[in-house]
Amino acid sequence: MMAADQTVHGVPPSLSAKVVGSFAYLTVRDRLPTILTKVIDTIHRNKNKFFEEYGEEGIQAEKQTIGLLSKMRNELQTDKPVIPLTDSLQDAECWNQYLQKHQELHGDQESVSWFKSPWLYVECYMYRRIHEALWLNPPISDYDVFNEGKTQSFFESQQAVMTICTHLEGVNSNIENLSKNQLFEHFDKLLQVSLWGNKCDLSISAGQDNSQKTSPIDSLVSLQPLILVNDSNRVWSTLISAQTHARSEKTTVRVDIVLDNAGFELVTDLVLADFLVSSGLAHEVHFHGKSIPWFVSDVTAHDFQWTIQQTMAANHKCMSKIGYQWKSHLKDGVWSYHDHPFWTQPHEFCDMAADAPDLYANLQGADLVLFKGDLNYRKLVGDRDWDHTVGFGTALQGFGPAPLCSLRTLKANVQVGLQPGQAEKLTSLEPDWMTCGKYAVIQFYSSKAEQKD
Ligand SMILES: O=P(O)(O)OC[C@@]1(O)O[C@H](CO)[C@@H](O)[C@@H]1O
Ligand SMILES: [Mn+2]
Repeated sequence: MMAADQTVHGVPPSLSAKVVGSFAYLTVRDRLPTILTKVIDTIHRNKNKFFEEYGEEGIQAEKQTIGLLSKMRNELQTDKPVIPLTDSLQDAECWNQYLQKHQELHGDQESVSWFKSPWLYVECYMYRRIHEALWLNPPISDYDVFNEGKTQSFFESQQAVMTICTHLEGVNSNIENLSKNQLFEHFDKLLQVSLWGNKCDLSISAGQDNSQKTSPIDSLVSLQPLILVNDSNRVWSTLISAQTHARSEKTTVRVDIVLDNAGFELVTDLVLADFLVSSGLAHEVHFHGKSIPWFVSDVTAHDFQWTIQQTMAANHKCMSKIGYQWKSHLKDGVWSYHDHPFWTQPHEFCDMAADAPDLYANLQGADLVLFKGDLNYRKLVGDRDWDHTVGFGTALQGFGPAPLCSLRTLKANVQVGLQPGQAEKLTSLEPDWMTCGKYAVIQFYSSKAEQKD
């Protein structure tokens, strides 16, 4: 049997905590236990709330959940085997099959364990086990342990949210008179605002405040040199040709956004989606979120609705007006929110066609799919130790339901599609360029013949 870390047909090994000192190693050793400890503290801090809501049963659930989570933290820190899930949720069987598959790859000698297995797998598994611990304790099953942090990060970014809403309102009020070039400039700006919105995730900071404090528009010029790959022209051409095609075929242009974090990042995504619709570049936007609390700050259906409600309720004219506009986009079906269990599974996206064919077929209906954030990038390229000059198309390993673009700030040590020498230069200037969250990419791929990798 092939060892899990061996290069298979030119595909490099998965990043893993088994490489002592690597970013994966430090994440599993330090950051994941810190996140787990915060989760335990949050549940404990809410003990009285559980008592008020559910009485003694709430207290028992709190105790038992904490017991399960402490046990998992111990398994992690002592590199114990990854164990099967015991809840009866819809996706449990799929997770357990995944474990079995990895165990077969490992062979009989070694168990799949926290430090020896692919980082992507064990990190996703930790969030699924948090969900299991809560789920097994009924009165608090639906409690989102990350909700407080997500809410707080939205409120801490209020100034930036108001600025971006005011900007959008200004663009929208004159949108019919804009030339194609002017439209491109606005598109390009809002794409970059959504890109940099990805700096605000709460997983990399292990839950510490990471909200947007400066003006998202004014900072764009100084941030521009930090975009290592910028394919925004190709994204624009894709939208323009989709529009031409839709006109002649009397169909619509559909853009999908695979969301990442709640808080300021989600607002920037909604602003971009609003612009796409108001400008006529797209007629429909499908948002894809997570079906369980995930990677500390990722968007769930509740976060999505809550953010729109808060925007509507804001004591700021532009912001509130835009919030109502978003609500009506949803009501009219111009916007729609979707979730699928595949987004909270550990698979590389090249597995999607086989393991979630319904989701793959659904994405094939889009003219463009925007993937937000670092985790989506890791899954796009399989979280493998690729050479930095390998093409994005190669690293996608056949994944390509539609033209796609990753909008990602770099927070994990994987990056493809760079020019020869570019990575070496960055390393000499800033050794942690791949993980410090300072750099970003707007990286496009289409399998269509006219688009090069
Ligand atoms: O996907 P996001 O929100 O941009 O980032 C999630 C993240 O912080 O979590 C992982 C580390 O724990 C990294 O992959 C990544 O940096
Ligand atoms: Mn995230």
